[in-house]
Amino acid sequence: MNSHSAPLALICSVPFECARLVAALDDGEPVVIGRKDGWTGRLGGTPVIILPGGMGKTNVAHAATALLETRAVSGLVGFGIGGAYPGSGLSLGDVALATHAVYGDEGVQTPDGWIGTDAIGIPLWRGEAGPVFNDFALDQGLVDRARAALAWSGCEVRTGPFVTVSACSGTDELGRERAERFGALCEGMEGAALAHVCAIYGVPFLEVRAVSNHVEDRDMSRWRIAPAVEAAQDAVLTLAGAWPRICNPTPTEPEHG
Ligand SMILES: O=C(O)c1cccc(C(=O)CC[C@H]2O[C@@H](n3cnc4c(=O)[nH]cnc43)[C@H](O)[C@@H]2O)c1
Repeated sequence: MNSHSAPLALICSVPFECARLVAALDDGEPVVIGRKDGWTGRLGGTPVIILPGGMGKTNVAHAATALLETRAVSGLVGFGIGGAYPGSGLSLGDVALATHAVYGDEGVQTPDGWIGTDAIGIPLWRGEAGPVFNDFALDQGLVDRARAALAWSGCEVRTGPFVTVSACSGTDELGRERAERFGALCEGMEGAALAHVCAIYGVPFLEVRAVSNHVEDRDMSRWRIAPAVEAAQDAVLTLAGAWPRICNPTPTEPEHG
C-alpha cells in the first residue's frame, strides 16, 4: 500500500468525541490497535482509522505509536474539544486549526515561574530541521490547504498555536499567562504528543479542536461539551473528504515555509 492509498488516522481522546464519525463510517469494522478499540472504514470516500486513544499525552502517544508501528497511514489528524484562551477571539463551538503544537508545561517550575525544555538544553526531538524543544511547528502548506477545505465547506476557522497541558488551566491567571507566553488560541491535553510522534515517524499531522469552554476560573456549568463535540466531528468529516487534496499539493500551488 503506498502512502496515498493508505488510510488517514483520526485520533481523539475520549470515545464520545468520535461517536458520530464511527456511526458515519462506510464499511465500518471494529479493530484493536495497541489494545485499544478503534474502527476502520471510509469517510467521504477516504479510508480512515478512527482511534480514541484516551485522555492525555501518554494515552494518545501510545495509541499513535501502536498504530504507526503496525500500519501505513497517509496522515494523522488529532481532534477533539478544547479550551479557548482569552484574546483568542474564539467563542464556544468555534473550530480552530493548529499551526504549532506546543508542550505547555514540559520544563522546569522555578521561583520565577515556568521555563521550557530549551532552558534545560535537552531537545524533545531532533528532526531534519534541527532540535525541537517544546514547540512542534506543523506543515504550513498542509494547514493552509486544510483551512481552505474547511472554508470551502462553510466552516471558517482560526489558525494559530495550540498548547498541550498535563494540568488543565483552570484559572483566569494561568489562561492569560499561557495565552501570552505561547501566543496561543487554545489548549487541550493531547496535541503536542501526537505532533511529536508524527514527527518521529515522518507522518503529516493536523490538529483540529472545537471550543467547549473558555480557559478561566474553573466553572463546569459554563462548559458546552456536546456542541463542541459535534463541531469538531463536522470539521473532521470535511477534512477526511478533502484529504486527497489536502495531503497532495498540486504542482502549481505555492508552498509556504
Ligand atoms: O474537570 C475539568 O476541570 C476538566 C479539565 C479538562 C478537561 C476536562 C474534560 O472533561 C474533557 C477532556 C478532554 O477535553 C480537552 N479539553 C477541553 N477543554 C480543555 C481545557 O480547557 N484544557 C485542557 N484540555 C481541555 C482535553 O484535550 C481532554 O482530552 C475536564
